[in-house]
Amino acid sequence: MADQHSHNLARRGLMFILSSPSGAGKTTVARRLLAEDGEIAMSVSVTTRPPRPGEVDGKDYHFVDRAEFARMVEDGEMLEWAEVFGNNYGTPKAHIKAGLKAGQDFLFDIDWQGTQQLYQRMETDVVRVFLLPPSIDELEDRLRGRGTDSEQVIEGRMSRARSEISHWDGYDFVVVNDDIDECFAKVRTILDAERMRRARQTGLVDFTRGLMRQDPGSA
Ligand SMILES: Nc1ncnc2c1ncn2[C@@H]1O[C@H](COP(=O)(O)OP(=O)(O)OP(=O)(O)O)[C@@H](O)[C@H]1O
Ligand SMILES: Nc1nc2c(ncn2[C@@H]2O[C@H](COP(=O)(O)O)[C@@H](O)[C@H]2O)c(=O)[nH]1
Repeated sequence: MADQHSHNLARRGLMFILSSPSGAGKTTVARRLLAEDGEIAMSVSVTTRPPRPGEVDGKDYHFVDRAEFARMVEDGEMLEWAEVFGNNYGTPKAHIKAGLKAGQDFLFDIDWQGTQQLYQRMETDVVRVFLLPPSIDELEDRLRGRGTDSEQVIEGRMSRARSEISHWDGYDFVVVNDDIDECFAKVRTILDAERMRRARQTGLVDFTRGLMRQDPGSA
């Protein structure tokens, strides 16, 4: 039997937000989602943070200086923005708005402040998912195991983790990332279900009208 997806009903895109305390695994889950799901694209943020080794301008972030970031905010080019770890991060507006209208889904790796702003502005398009580590010790082990940060940076991320965790109630879904495969399967389930929300299905009026006009055996 054909499922709903195979009918390709027209729908508006959604904004799928993944947040977590640093090190809980949102980048890991996001990369896998992008690799395995052909319908979602990453929202590439603008930041004043300098690129890390291996990061590519326009792919990982749009890297800009503080003056350009301030200009973009001033000119209303950001959907949301926030200061995180002393740097500014923001979501450029034009690309996202046009994409949503055309049915494109976007994945956001943003913090709780940006999530709040997007929800206030675009509530019905937004799906908010928060990942938690199974324990604080495991979070620290993951940050050390990742091998990308100095001891000082790891301490900063750990001291910020508790305040980030306190924002769990600003999300629609909370998933504990213990086993990565289980966590990923849960995130996929959320995305699949959200795509079927009636409010997003712009093609339903025509589709159901068509069904009601059909006689049995006429197809
Ligand atoms: N379920 C898991 N079990 C064990 N290790 C994991 C799991 N999920 C992610 N990791 C590892 O933990 C480390 C941190 O993950 P990741 O970089 O995805 O976190 P993050 O939340 O994106 O952090 P940041 O906010 O600092 O970018 C990585 O080395 C990753 O491979
Ligand atoms: N509010 C926003 N937060 C963002 C955005 N892009 C990234 N982030 C968050 O910043 C921190 C640090 O990121 P890193 O790449 O420097 O490690 C992390 O929590 C991201 O989720 C954004 O556009 N808006």
